[in-house]
Amino acid sequence: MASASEMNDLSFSVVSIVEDVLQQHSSRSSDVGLLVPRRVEESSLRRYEAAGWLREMIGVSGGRDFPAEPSEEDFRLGLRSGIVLCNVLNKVSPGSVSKVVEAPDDVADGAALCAFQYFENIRNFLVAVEELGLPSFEASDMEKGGKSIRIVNCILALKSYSEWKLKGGTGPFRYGSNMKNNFGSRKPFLRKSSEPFMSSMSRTHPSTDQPACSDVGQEGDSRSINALVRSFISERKHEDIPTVVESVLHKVMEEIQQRLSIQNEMMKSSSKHIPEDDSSCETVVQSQQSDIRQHEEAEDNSPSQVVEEKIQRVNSEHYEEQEILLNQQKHIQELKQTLYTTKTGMKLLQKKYQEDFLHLGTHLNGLAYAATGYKRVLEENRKLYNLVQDLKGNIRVYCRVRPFMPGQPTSLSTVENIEEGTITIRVPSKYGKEGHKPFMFNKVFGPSATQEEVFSDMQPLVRSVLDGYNVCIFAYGQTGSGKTFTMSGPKELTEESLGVNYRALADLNNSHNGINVPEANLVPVSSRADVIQLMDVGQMNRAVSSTAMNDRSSRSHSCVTVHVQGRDLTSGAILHGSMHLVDLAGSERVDKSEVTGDRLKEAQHINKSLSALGDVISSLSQKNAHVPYRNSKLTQLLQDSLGGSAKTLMFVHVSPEAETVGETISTLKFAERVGSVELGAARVNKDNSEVKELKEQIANLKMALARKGNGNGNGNGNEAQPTAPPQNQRISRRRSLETPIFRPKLPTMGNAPSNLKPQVMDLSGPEAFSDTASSRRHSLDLHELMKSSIPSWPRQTLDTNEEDREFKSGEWIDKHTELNQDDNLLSPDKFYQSINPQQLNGGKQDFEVQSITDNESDGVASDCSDSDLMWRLNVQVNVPRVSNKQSSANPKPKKIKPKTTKVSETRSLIPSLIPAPSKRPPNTVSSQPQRPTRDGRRRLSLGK
Ligand SMILES: Nc1ncnc2c1ncn2[C@@H]1O[C@H](COP(=O)(O)OP(=O)(O)OP(=O)(O)O)[C@@H](O)[C@H]1O
Repeated sequence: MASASEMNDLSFSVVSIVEDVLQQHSSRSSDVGLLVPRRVEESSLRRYEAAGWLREMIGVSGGRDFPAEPSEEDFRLGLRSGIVLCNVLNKVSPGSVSKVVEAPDDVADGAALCAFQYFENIRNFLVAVEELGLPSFEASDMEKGGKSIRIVNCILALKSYSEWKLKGGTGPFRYGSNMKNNFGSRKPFLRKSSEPFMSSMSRTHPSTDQPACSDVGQEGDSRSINALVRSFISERKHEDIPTVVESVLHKVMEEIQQRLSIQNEMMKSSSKHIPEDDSSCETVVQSQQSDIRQHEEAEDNSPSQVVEEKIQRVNSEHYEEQEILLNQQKHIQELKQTLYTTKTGMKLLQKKYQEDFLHLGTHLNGLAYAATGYKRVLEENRKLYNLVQDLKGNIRVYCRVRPFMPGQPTSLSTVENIEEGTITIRVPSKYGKEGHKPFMFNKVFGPSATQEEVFSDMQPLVRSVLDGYNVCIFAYGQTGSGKTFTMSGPKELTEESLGVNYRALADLNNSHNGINVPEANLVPVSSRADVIQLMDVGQMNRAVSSTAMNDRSSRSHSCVTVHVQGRDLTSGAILHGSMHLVDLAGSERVDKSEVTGDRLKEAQHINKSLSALGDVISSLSQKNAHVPYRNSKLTQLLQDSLGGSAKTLMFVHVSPEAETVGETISTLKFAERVGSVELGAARVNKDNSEVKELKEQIANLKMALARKGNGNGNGNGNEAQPTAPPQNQRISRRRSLETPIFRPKLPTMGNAPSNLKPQVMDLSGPEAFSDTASSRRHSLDLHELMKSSIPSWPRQTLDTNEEDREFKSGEWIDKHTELNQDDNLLSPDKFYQSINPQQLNGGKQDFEVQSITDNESDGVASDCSDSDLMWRLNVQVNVPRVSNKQSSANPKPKKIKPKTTKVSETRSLIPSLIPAPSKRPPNTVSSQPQRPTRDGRRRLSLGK
């Protein structure tokens, strides 16, 4: 701090000197300008003011030496002794100058002494003024001219101070408006408190009244310098003064240098020792400031060291950074390595995956190919299987599952799964081992299968009738399982819901396979509508009634038989096929169906005929020598289809309800058994022209023989004319052409009444039945019929009055509809003319329709032919006895005493359909006692 003050002092001195020089310079230059007079005037005025105030203060005592308006020279000389100034100062501030040297004016040669006195007074004055903080001047200003301005300023400042004091001395004393020009940029002068002399000063002038204070200003320095100068001057001569001054100055400089170095050392040491016990904030702040300064100085003093340190620090930082960088680079390298490894691994994995994918793709392709192949093979297998079955003549078995009925509680279906030809049934524990039982058939239709889908699968079979095959399609299943639905359709028929019967017929009158049957309207009875009408009549006559299991239960078997005969006009070959469309009555448990009375009897008959069917199937499947076809009308009717060369399809039906699962399983088992029956390969019923000619020759010869016999008998000349046999004889002949006996009546099937027994017996021989197909073929041949002069069939009327003849046939009582009558017969020519003159004119078509509905015989045949092929249709509808008809068509109850026989069949009959042959001798049914039936035969004629 001291050195700073000293530096300030030094800088102040230098500044003063510079100011002086500038003052001189400015005063010289101002002479030239316009401002000079005004400035001179101003300074004079100020001088006068100062002089006036001084005179005021000192009184007239010293007035002679100090005029009121002195010149500059007078002013300087008047104050040169310093006495006026000291006295005035003591007046303003008493005691400021403790001792005023009063020197007598008359001292002769006391120039040096006077100078000393003046110097002493002036010095004391200046010291005191400075102590008061007022602007001062240099003592030398009193020696030179032109330096009075600063003296004037000093006196005027003292004057202001005096006035401030007189006013009470309150507030800071501020002086200086007039000083501005003189002191330039110096700060407003604040009065300082009294300062002690410096220690060096006290060496020469000990003073007890100086308070100790560490705050040493530039005044102290000035004093010490002044003291030194004074001591030198006092010892030297006047003329030596310049030299002395120079030496003094030199010494001063030395002193200054010395003190500066001391101060530096002091600062250094003080900065090192911060007082520990001083905990005041000020000290801490000061020491910190000092540190900062020291640091700054140190930086100033030793930049290289700092730079070095900095460099070192930077270097170390740089080194650390480099180390970090290296570490990071190392890490990066490691990461790169890891990345590379990972990438390589990934590539390898990718490659492996790709290979795997390729492998998988190849495998999948292979699998897909295999799957396609497998599917193809399966398909082929199925075809082959069907083909083998065809070749072996197996009965085809289709299975159909009825959907739940509307309003029926949709409990869990017994049918678990349907896949291709397999149906899996859930078997509850009470039917043996609980689990699933799969059954395999040629085809299985689920509940959602439509009538069209069902028919489309059997269409080829139907069409094969046109190729001369015998076809039989029969629906089998427990009551309410959907047999009638499949064969005929539901109660309300629509285009979509038409059953197999309608569709099969439609397919045969409207074939797309190139074989065209002429329009049905060519022959009224052969039209589809007529046939359907015929079927409707049959349907009407069919016994239908409500049971607990089916509100529209069929109480009879229904059979629509279509005979088709055609002739290839180029080869002359005759093709004839037939198709049975059979809707069996449902097998049922009478306890479940809750039937009584007539219904019960019906049920028993139905079950018997079904039982007979089971016997036949069982014998066939076991390849027994004897097959009990004759045990029922049903089996007699189906004999061709079940044992001959027919293509047979059985539609087995199952209900989905859980409570019928017992019957369902039995039904399916039975159906499986049926599926295993080998009928032998189906054969086309084809006669070549040679055979036909031979047959015709035989017929002619036979007729010639007959004529001969007749001629021998009566000789009426009519022998040569063959007479048309009665209708029933004709039908019988067709039934068994090889048998020369014309039967007046066709046998009833199954258990015939005793009065018809001989007729039944005639046809009961196995030969007769085994040849039924062939005999029918011959009998249906149009040309044969024509050549044998059998007149063509007249139009028939439905004769419902002929109910006089009743047939008792056990469980099967047939409704008979005949179109052929013995009377009103037309010749073929007439018949052709009546139906289609246009065709006859064209000669291109040869068509004849013969229709008979007769459950015992083949009925009316119908022929048709075009340029290439001649066809004949023979439609036969077998309906049951009318006894049941009344239950539907005529609800009038029959007065029949219900037989109170105990119902013996309380269990399902279906399992019994597969009896062990050893346990059940053939023909057991026929040996049962016959019961007369109430209903007779009814003749129906179609068309008009
Ligand atoms: N596939 C089917 N889709 C819709 N309804 C059906 C189907 N099969 C049968 N049904 C309906 O189920 C009921 C019984 O069918 P249906 O009369 O054909 O049985 P059924 O086997 O002929 O019986 P029953 O032996 O007693 O004569 C009928 O109302 C019929 O419409």
